[in-house]
Amino acid sequence: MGVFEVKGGRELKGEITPQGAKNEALQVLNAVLLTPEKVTISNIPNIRDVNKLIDLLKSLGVKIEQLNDDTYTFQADEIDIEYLTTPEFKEKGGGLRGSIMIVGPLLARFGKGYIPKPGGDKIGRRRLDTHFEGLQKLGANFEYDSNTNFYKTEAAKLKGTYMLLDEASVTGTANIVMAASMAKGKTTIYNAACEPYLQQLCNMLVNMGAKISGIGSNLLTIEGVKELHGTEHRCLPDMIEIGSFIGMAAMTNSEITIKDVHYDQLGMIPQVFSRLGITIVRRDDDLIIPKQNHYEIDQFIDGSILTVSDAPWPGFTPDLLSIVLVVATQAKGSVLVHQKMFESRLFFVDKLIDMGAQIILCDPHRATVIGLDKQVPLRGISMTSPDIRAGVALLIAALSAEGTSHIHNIEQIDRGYQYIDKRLQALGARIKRID
Ligand SMILES: CC(=O)N[C@H]1[C@@H](OP(=O)(O)OP(=O)(O)OC[C@H]2O[C@@H](n3ccc(=O)[nH]c3=O)[C@H](O)[C@@H]2O)O[C@H](CO)[C@@H](O)[C@@H]1O
Ligand SMILES: C=C(OP(=O)(O)O)C(=O)O
Repeated sequence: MGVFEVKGGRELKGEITPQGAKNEALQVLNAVLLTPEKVTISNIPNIRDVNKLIDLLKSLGVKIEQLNDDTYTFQADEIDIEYLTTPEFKEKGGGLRGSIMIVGPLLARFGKGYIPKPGGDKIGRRRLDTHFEGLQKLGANFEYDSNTNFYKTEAAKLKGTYMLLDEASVTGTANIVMAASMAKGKTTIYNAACEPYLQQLCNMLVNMGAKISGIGSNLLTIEGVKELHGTEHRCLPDMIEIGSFIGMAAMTNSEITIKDVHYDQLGMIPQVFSRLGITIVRRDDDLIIPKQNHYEIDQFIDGSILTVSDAPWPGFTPDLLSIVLVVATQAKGSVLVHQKMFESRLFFVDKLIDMGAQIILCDPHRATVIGLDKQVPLRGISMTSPDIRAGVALLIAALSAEGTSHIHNIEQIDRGYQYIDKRLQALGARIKRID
């Protein structure tokens, strides 16, 4: 397990460009399975989860060429569908969350889609019912082997239908949309997730010849087509990285410019950080976070304590709540962080409490933070990163803290943040990777 050594309390300065979006990349990489023609994707982040998926696609027979640092071509014209029955697939297929989205495209194009229980963050229950209920509505047979945790769907031909999803699942919607694009007839998906990741996937599918309307809403209509074609696609900047950098600038008293953010796709992210009292200046498509010695958490109109909670898009993404929480520890005022979706994502507050933060974990879903208003700095400690976003929240805490911190299990951070140590060093951070 790798470790970051962080010497905190240092002001950062400079510009940082966000990587391509992890969760979008995972969707659009799976979409290359829908066509035998060449697909070029750029702004692919160089991170563990994405690289694992690229490796899995290669094992399935996809021909892959890397054109430069972040751009690849993919051609799925000789897929080895029998790979799905191999022991190697049972091991590799479960190595990340994003691999669940091979199921829809493979089912639509080759009549079967299998997957072992996918990995990803251990942040509470992560059920897959929405995925398989949707695929069954399209006419697929479904089998689950609870001894081996192996999921199987098969169908000679998928048929479009109406469905109301039991929840607006991000990867579930992606799986169903990809399958429905090549089903016979019309599919209507109500209560669809509509994060920018999905909007981007749908736009890419339309460029490949799919007929999708309602993109960006929770009601998608898909007219199935017989075949899809090659295309070129560019991933958006990672909005979770952008939010993380806003929080990092505020916590470390630093002026940081975040370049080329695609502001219009950030939804309420800037608004939520502004409510924590952080000044965010928009210049063209860059965000400037000026140095701030204080930031004060807003209250509701009636004077009651602010609550920040997650919700499906256009609500606030659950993936930034850990960052909101850590940033609030040095604000003036109090906030209730309510993580509604996942039940094990807030336990990392123990480490922040050990660092000197004032937090009450009310229950697994809710934590109240009483900000220290930068009167008392956090203290550097040794800690372990439990999941990707808590890992970065702890890293931000360590950068702001007095003294040295060691963050263990940084593989979690590497799942989603490319060259994070080098990029932070370029801003002046004292961070060292110890393998
Ligand atoms: C690879 C990938 O893209 N991962 C993201 C994706 O995971 P993923 O697609 O796995 O997450 P889902 O959208 O399926 O659901 C996440 C959790 O939220 C719950 N839930 C979901 C929808 C809802 O309306 N109400 C509700 O409570 C689910 O029961 C589940 O526990 O979306 C999550 C929710 O934005 C993000 O945290 C993950 O980073
Ligand atoms: C929870 C996350 O990722 P995954 O779904 O890949 O575990 C995340 O990106 O915050």
